[in-house]
Amino acid sequence: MEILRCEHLTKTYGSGETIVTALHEVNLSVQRGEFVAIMGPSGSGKSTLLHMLGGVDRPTRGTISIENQDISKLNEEQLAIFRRRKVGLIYQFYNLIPTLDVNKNIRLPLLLDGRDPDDEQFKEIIRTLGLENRLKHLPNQLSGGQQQRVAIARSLIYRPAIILADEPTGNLDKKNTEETIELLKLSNQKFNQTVLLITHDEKIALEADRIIQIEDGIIASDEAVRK
Ligand SMILES: Nc1ncnc2c1ncn2[C@@H]1O[C@H](COP(=O)(O)OP(=O)(O)OP(=O)(O)O)[C@@H](O)[C@H]1O
Repeated sequence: MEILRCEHLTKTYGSGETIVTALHEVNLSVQRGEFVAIMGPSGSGKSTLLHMLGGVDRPTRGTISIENQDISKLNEEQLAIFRRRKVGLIYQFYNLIPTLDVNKNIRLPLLLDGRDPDDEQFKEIIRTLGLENRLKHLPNQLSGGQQQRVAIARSLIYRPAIILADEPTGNLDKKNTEETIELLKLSNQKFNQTVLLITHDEKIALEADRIIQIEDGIIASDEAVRK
């Protein structure tokens, strides 16, 4: 089942002589449960693509549908709700709230929505991510790898349609990098979670089902990974 489709997706920044075309007429379709790696040189448009798909920024032209909802037509308020419910954004820096403990950080997206997490689901995610003994800790009492696991848990808790991860291991050592990628793979396999992951690391990209290469704002190649 198709979970994401974008057509003629174009993003320009600036105007006149300083105009930059970050994405040019990108067409893309992703099926539910796919794990897609996005690679490409610095400045090729990878983060711009993720920001458009996550409703963080708006395209200049083109359409984006997530679960058959055309997000280019949403107003600001609808877009904020879309971001909160449908996408899980994971960045290199974990963006946790420093004054809230792990438990509250993970529950925050649901609390903002006036919802409570399903107890069983919460426990399963905490167990899977190995955070049982860290729930009362503040983010600054955790290692980088643990903080990234909290950020992943915070995304998984509301079962987003898509996890969008922008170099989530860029700030981690080898061991924590491997663990974080394993956890994203596990959430992909265990919860059929669709994941789009930007990485510069070919070894990480080869863990995905499919690798998309972006160059100069276009999709230069899009290939399945042979396992
Ligand atoms: N807010 C902005 N204003 C103007 N230009 C921008 C803005 N954001 C990105 N760009 C430009 O758009 C192009 C694509 O940037 P983008 O951040 O998407 O690249 P990237 O592939 O993610 O790069 P990196 O691997 O270095 O993170 C670049 O030329 C960049 O300078």
